[in-house]
Amino acid sequence: MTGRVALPVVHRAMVASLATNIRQGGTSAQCWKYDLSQDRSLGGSVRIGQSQGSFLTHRSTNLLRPAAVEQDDVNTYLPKGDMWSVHKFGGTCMGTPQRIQSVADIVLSDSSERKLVIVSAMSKVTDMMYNLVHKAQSRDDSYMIALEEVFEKHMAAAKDLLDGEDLASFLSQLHSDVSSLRAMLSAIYIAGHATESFSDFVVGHGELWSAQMLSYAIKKSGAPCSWMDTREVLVVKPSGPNQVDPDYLESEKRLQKWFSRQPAEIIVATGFIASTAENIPTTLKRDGSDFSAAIIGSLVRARQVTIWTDVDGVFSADPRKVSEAVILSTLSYQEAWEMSYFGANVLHPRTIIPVMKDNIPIVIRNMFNISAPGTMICRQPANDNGDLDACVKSFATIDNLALVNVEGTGMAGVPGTSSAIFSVVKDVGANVIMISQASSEHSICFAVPEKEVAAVSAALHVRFREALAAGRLSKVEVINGCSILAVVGLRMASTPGVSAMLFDALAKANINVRAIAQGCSEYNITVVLKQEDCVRALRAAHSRFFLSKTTLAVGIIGPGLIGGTLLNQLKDQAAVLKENMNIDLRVIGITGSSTMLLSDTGIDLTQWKELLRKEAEPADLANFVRHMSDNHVFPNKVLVDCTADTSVASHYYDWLKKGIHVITPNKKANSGPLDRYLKLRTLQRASYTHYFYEATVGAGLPIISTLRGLLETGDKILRIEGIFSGTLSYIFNNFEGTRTFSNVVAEAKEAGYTEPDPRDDLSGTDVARKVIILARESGLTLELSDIPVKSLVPEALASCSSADEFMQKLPSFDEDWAKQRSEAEAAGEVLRYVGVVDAVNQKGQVELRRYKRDHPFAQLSGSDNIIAFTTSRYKEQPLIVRGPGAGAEVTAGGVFCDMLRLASSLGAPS
Ligand SMILES: NC(=O)C1=CN([C@@H]2O[C@H](COP(=O)(O)OP(=O)(O)OC[C@H]3O[C@@H](n4cnc5c(N)ncnc54)[C@H](O)[C@@H]3O)[C@@H](O)[C@H]2O)C=CC1
Ligand SMILES: N[C@@H](CC=O)C(=O)O
Ligand code: NA
Repeated sequence: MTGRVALPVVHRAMVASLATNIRQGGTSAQCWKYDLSQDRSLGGSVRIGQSQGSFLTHRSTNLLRPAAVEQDDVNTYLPKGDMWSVHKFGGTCMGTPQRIQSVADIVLSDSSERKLVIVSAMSKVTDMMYNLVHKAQSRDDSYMIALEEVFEKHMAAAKDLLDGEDLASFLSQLHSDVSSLRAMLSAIYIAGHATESFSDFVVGHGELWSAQMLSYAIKKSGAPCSWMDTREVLVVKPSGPNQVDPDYLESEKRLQKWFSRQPAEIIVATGFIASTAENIPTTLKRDGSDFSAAIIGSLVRARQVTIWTDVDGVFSADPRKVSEAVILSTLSYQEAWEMSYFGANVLHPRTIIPVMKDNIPIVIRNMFNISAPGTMICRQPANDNGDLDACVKSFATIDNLALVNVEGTGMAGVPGTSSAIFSVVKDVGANVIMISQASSEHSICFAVPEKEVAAVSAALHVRFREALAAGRLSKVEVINGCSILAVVGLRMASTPGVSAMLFDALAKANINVRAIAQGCSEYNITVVLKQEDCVRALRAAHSRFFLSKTTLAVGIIGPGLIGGTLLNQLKDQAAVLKENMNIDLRVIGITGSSTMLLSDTGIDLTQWKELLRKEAEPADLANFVRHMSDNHVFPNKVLVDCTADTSVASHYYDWLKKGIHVITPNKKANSGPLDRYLKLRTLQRASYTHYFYEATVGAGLPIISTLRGLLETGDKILRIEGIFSGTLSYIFNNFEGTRTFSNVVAEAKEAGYTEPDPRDDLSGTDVARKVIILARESGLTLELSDIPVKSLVPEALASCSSADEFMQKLPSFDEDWAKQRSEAEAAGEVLRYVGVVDAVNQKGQVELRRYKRDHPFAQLSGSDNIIAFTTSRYKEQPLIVRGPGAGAEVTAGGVFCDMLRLASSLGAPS
């Protein structure tokens, strides 16, 4: 005989044994019975039970259900309103005896006249109870050991928390309950099946025990406290799969009656469990304890329901994804509702319904940090200050979605198309997350979970086969790998500019938006984007509205003199930037030519050199760039090329295309082939990705920015002329007859003014590159080869295989140089190496000239550059920029300035 066939017998035996068990220890309070005939899941074939007499203590947790409330007149009085404060403590808060004691202390410290405290089972207990049922119905007899563990856990907790009579009384109840459970589980084991109500009955014991323990703990302090088995009071009816609705009228009646019997000032009630109108034990399903608290709060018209948990309140975004997420002080009911839909760990939307109808605020607080005020969810948040950013409250994301796009001219003006589409979706049981249709009606798109999209697409193709064949529909397209970013805020409805701010932030983070939806209620704007962009989008949008840091992930290529100095400057200035300007610069990668160092969150710059030596991996530029672009934590990324390498510069176009900004002191890209340069600048102008290169001319001096300022304000460049080489400036400023020419070149190299190979300076190529950069910036279309250059490298040394060899051989030409210098001196002149952009005649020039001693170019010192702009506005007197134009600190400073310029373009305060 199978267990299922023997079911009625099993139940009969089981209930009889329980009745005996309960009768033995019972006192009288209330009549309980279990009516199997009413349990529809059992088929209703058996009727067993006690209906006469009162043989149970009301505290008995047992197989039997509370009898229907007697209709006799009870002199009931349940005070309602402001005197009630409702608290709910979840499993984590009830996790240990010490925590239960802290819960008692929190409850006692609330000065409200009356307190109703809803508790969950101790943490993990609900799972343990479900596991008991699961084991028993799977015929796994280890359920007995598992039940013993449940018993031990509660006994140990009680022994820690209670003593004397209270302890004895709790333990006797626990024993009795556990033997009832043993009988119930044994029946389930034999039957190989548990009905939902049997399962709910077993599982609800966790709450019964935690509520009793807490009430004893509160009573210890002398405060009058009763505990309530909410199955006696809360009546619910099923309203869908895994969903119930409260019966407020019946529950209120039962609560009145309960209270008339036990009008204590403090009531500790079980969360999660309830009963049906037929008095069958049930549960409030997922997040049931919060729901219990909200329903009971509504029944007593509480002044506030406080949900105690282990976080400080509701965050503006998932703090695991957005480290600057903040705790919100208030939220409207609707905002909380929207956020919980989008997966924010706030409250289940149904928890809000009971309190919302009576305008009862819910406060979410951290039991482990009671100094935190928490988040209040109420009708109209009080702290709206009219700011744009205050009307956006929070950001949430949903991953693993697919967009379905149904498109075709045959849709416009044809009633019933969307109805046909969505009935197909309904028929395959897919859940539509968002819908968007432009008013042209030529396409409609909607998002569904990715795992459901194949079925949706197949069904749509079948349903619209004819329309597709006839061309009325052009396509049913699926776009996989999507996510939703939702922006939630009640006041978005009445505030212009909110969506502009959102989309501006997304554009600046180079994020492509696939679809958009905003309902008329405007509680949320939903944006569909590529899943890989989602966290970056979240961070970009969050920082835009919460005015938190503009975070910039930085990759440094070439940690040589300039790159290394830049890293040190970043190290010294990072905290100040964070504090004063809300700019968070994180170096997440450093690569030299042989090794590279990568980090997902930021390299410790106090020891970058050491880390690069010890923890680096072999350099690989492609992997380095992948590391940058694969990082989805930071919304904005920049590669800083501090090499002098042409091949590194050849990648800028691709990087910009990937949405990575580029900053560089390397002149190779802008002075390389003209077509490449033009392609780069065109891309830069057409995209939101930035390319800054101030330090390519005059190092940190504001040369490029000055030129841009002139051009963008409509000035016309006639001529740019100057000393553009720090190295050559230094050499001729210091070559005054006291040291040899080669000595002075060595000094310039030592001082860090020269290019990695000083021949680039002496050959005039470096100056020619700068002339080209300024010429192109001014609109001239010149190639490097168009510039006549006077090289200072003796022909015999041009072919030296290395910079070192060149430096070693240079002294043999010192005499020639000494001669040239003396000749100039004799004429009252000095040697100066100058570059010229002749915008009028569209040409450039680089040469060694002699200037009179009183000429401004003769007055320079150190590595000074001097650049004179002759323009339509500055015609008589040129605009002159002068100062050190080479050297580690000033050049790195110029690169750093570009980084801040970038941050400011991305929204950082200026
Ligand atoms: N020194 C100065 O005063 C100024 C320099 N600049 C420019 O700054 C750049 C850097 O100059 P310095 O720091 O003086 O040179 P450097 O020789 O000290 O540093 C260059 C670094 O780049 C590394 N490197 C070379 N090729 C690489 C590659 N393919 N991948 C990764 N790393 C690579 C080298 O190993 C070295 O560490 C140059 O483009 C230079 O024209 C611009 C203005 C002034
Ligand atoms: N080597 C260059 C450095 C700046 O571009 C110079 O000397 O000017
Ligand atoms: Na500059």
